Amino acid sequence: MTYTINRKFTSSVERTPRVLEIAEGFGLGLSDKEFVVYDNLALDVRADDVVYITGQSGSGKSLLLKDLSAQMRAAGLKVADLNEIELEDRPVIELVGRTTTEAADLLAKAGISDAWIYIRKPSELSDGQRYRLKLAKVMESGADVWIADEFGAVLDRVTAKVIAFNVQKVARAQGKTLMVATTHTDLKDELGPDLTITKRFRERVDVETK
Ligand SMILES: Nc1ncnc2c1ncn2[C@@H]1O[C@H](COP(=O)(O)OP(=O)(O)OP(=O)(O)O)[C@@H](O)[C@H]1O
Repeated sequence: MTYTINRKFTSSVERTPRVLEIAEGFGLGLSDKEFVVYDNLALDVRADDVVYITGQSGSGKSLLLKDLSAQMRAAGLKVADLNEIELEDRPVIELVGRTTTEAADLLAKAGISDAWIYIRKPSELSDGQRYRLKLAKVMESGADVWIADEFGAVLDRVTAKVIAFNVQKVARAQGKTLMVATTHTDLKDELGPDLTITKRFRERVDVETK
């Protein structure tokens, strides 16, 4: 399916005394300016694609992910957003899968294979451990599309790579669309993306297909 992304903002500045001082000092005009982030970007995303969105902070990765997921939801697809997963405060092993074995299998795919973590509750875990638990929940969500903004941001890079490799494998095996956004550009080998979107400044964007 082809999605078309358009996004621009009109920035109007609140003219406080300090703002006026800065504007005068640096010679900035204060008339309303249009700021284009996406100008008719057409993206073809298929059901089992892995989409890797990178770019510097503020370049527009989150906006792209948001617009894509909104359009996908509007098209009737079920979207699971890792950052929206809420965790019940019960032992980790109770939170995924229908059986203990299934739970351990899902957790292992998400990078948790420590029995000590299985018996703890989310409130007792580190951010990185909670992140991996949320990933396990996404993988069992049954959603058509899995999205993760700031993918792996709370993980060390070695773990982020292992997780990236595992999640793309599960997504592809299940025929799901996986879309991740991050400033890190080191996950290409692990994700093997069908679509790599590198957002640059203004409306500039590079799209590379496999
Ligand atoms: N509501 C808004 N009004 C005006 N500008 C906005 C608004 N939302 C986002 N922007 C601008 O759009 C640009 C892209 O924002 P976005 O959150 O997509 O960046 P990002 O690439 O995800 O950054 P980061 O890696 O820091 O999360 C930014 O420069 C931001 O200032």
